[in-house]
Amino acid sequence: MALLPVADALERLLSGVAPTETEMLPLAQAAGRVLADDIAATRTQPPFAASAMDGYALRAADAAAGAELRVVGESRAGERFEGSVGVGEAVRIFTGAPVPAGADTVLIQENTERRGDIVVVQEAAQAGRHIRAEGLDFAAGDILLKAGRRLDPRAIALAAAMNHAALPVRRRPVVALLSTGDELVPAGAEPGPDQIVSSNGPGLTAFVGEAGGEPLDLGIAPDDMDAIEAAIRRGAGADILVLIGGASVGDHDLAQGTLARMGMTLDFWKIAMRPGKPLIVGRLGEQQVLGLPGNPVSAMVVATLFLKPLIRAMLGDTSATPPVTARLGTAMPANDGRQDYVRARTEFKNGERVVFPFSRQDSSMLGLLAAADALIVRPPLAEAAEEGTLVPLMPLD
Ligand SMILES: Nc1nc2c(c(=O)[nH]1)N[C@H]1C(S)=C(S)[C@@H](COP(=O)(O)OP(=O)(O)OC[C@H]3O[C@@H](n4cnc5c(N)ncnc54)[C@H](O)[C@@H]3O)O[C@H]1N2
Ligand code: MOO
Repeated sequence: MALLPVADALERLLSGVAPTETEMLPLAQAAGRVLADDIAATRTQPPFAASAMDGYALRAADAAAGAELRVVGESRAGERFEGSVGVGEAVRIFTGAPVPAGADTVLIQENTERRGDIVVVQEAAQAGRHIRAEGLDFAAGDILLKAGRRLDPRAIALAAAMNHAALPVRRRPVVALLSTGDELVPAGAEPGPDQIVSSNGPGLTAFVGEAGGEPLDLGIAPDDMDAIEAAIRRGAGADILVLIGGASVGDHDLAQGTLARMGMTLDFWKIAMRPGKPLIVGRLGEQQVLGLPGNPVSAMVVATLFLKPLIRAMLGDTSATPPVTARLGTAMPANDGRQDYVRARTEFKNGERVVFPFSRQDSSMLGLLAAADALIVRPPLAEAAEEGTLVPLMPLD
């Protein structure tokens, strides 16, 4: 069976993915979530012409160097001066306070000298200085946050300024995660002589959370179809089911057999990539199913390439991921027909990003994956590349 190119596989996976429902969340809980609707300002900011400095509000025409003006009142943030500034007058003003009627500039206090009720101008004022016009930041009705935006701290601050205490966001897709294999025990347990610790479960649980999903840990099932099926049923309500391990062709690789028995429609299996070739993609009723290869590096690379975009699509997340490139720090050999994701470490040299592929690339080696900060993407049949060649990167951090 021909292996499916990565781009085709991704397109097939994402075509027809529907976003999750909308929920309203208070700002503190909305942080990090994806906005479901456009958000318009409910007010104008600043709502009045405001001083940008501490000093005196006055008429520029009165304020030549040496002029003496009478201080007739005070305007501070939270309480304005109700009168107006007449000829030869000034109002003491503080940052953020409404600029009183009649004044057309703010003279900073460093350029004045105060003598009782009189302020002496030491440096001439210029009309319009240090005044923030009403609506400088935004006006009521302006749409400043668009649906699909990930709510970073800047967006949360803006939403608050626009006087939204709660925001409509997409529900986080629930991702059920099941590790399979007789050899696996949970971290902290005592493995038998032929056993290892399950790293994929905890790793992918963390991955799902970081990608914006809600992980549902189904634990570890042994290599037994009935046990795997029972565990899968415990995750029936999840939007996405991720099976880890047993995706390949061995006698004890039971993921696909179990899923088929349960009625999964297989969309595709086996991708032209390394690591991660045996990825299974299908649907079980309403649930999107991903069967990840068990090798820990393969599982994480497949999650980065397929699970993350799937979660993002369900969230309606439109934030861009700009392409990243770097110069090879060492030469690389020609590639075969699979798209290669090569674990590597980047450095900055003379302001330029340089990437060093690791010499060992075994898909079982988590130590090297954790030491990597990027994957070099080597397209199928890429020619040998010399040191200094510009190559595409997928940053891992
Ligand atoms: N004859 C062939 N054999 C294999 C092929 C192939 O095309 N023909 N593909 C290889 C590739 S590529 C991969 S990747 C693996 C994928 O195998 P499975 O998805 O069936 O995974 P397992 O056999 O269950 O496990 C592989 C490996 O990973 C360890 N593992 C599994 N789950 C976990 C976990 N939760 N935490 C940590 N480690 C885990 C498992 O013990 C194995 O060592 O197949 C190749 N074989
Ligand atoms: O694709 Mo497997 O993931 O090469 O080890």
